[in-house]
Amino acid sequence: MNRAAVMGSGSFGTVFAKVLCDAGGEVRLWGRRPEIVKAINEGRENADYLPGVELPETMRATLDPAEALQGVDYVVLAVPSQTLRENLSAWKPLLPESAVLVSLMKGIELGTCRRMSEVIQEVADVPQERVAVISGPNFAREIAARQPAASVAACTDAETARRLQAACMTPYFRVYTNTDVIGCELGGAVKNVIALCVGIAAGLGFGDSTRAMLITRGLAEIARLGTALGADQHTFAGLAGLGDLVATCSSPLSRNRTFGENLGRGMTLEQVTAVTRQTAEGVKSSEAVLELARKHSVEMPITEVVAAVMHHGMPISEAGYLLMSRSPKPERYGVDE
Ligand SMILES: NC(=O)C1=CN([C@@H]2O[C@H](COP(=O)(O)OP(=O)(O)OC[C@H]3O[C@@H](n4cnc5c(N)ncnc54)[C@H](O)[C@@H]3O)[C@@H](O)[C@H]2O)C=CC1
Ligand SMILES: O=C(CO)COP(=O)(O)O
Repeated sequence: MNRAAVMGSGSFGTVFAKVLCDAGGEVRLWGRRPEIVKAINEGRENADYLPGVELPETMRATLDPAEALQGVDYVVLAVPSQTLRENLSAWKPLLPESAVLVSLMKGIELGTCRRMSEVIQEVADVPQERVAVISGPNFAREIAARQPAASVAACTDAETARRLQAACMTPYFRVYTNTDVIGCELGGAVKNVIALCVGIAAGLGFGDSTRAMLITRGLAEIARLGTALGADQHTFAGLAGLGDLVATCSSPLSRNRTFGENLGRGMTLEQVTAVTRQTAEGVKSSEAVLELARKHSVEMPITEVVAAVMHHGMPISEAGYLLMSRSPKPERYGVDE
């Protein structure tokens, strides 16, 4: 039986812990709020993040990272991307020597422009073969309801990816493997930025034609950045690319899309931030993605306007004008562009 620690008891951390239990694992879930840990252990529910979802007996929540991490095969990281470095630094002395570290996070670190697997490798000081990523179109509430869904387990070491696949495959959660960690992580992080833009467009009252344009051109810019960073272009046609992009840009469950929609409807950035209780990774990551693009001389027009709206006070009317008044171009996709 696999033993796993899931570090972070927000919506996706809790759901992925449930998936691991349903796949036959024994799981300890670390949380930082005593009332959530108590409610999971005594009431088998994380009412704050997943009301009404019964959590398995094989999941035990704890406030103590040492108790969570002791003797596990997998350390699954599910905290906000911008706090990972600080969290993992504190947990480093407690990490079991041969455990595989798994990222569920879909963000890029501000300041360093590092992907989450890079932050993990650097902070935990482990080789890349011991770092894996789970990424795909997976809304916490839908997976919690055991709706059929799929995801990707990515690791540069194919055998590690295959073992992780086996550890989290269930009758309702189908997992594929990929050795393209860069592509899977970029797909997950940049789709949040595109979803912010799609949300703004929806809030302004624009329909499916606008959404399809942003999804398609968004995918082109994700693929351009990805290939410049060494990803395999094919990854972006998969679950961690197009799959997650379409899901996030289409669903009212997406925090990023909803954040954008509230802006499009006329709320200020401060008002939207105040009503957004959960992590909308694209807001902060947009700036880091843009910096990464500039470092590699990659054009990312949608990311550029999203970062300008989120971080530099650009009005959304100006963002729309800038996107639509770009110079005429032939349509190309990805590496040839
Ligand atoms: N919710 C979803 O459907 C999916 C989310 N993800 C990704 O998983 C990651 C986590 O997302 P969620 O669990 O949904 O977010 P969430 O907002 O529901 O939960 C975040 C968790 O991190 C904790 N946290 C906040 N600040 C912290 C800090 N300074 N130190 C330690 N813990 C802190 C919160 O207490 C909470 O338990 C994100 O990167 C997200 O993009 C990936 C796939 C699906
Ligand atoms: O990553 C997700 C779905 O795959 C969740 O998206 P949001 O963070 O926008 O809610």
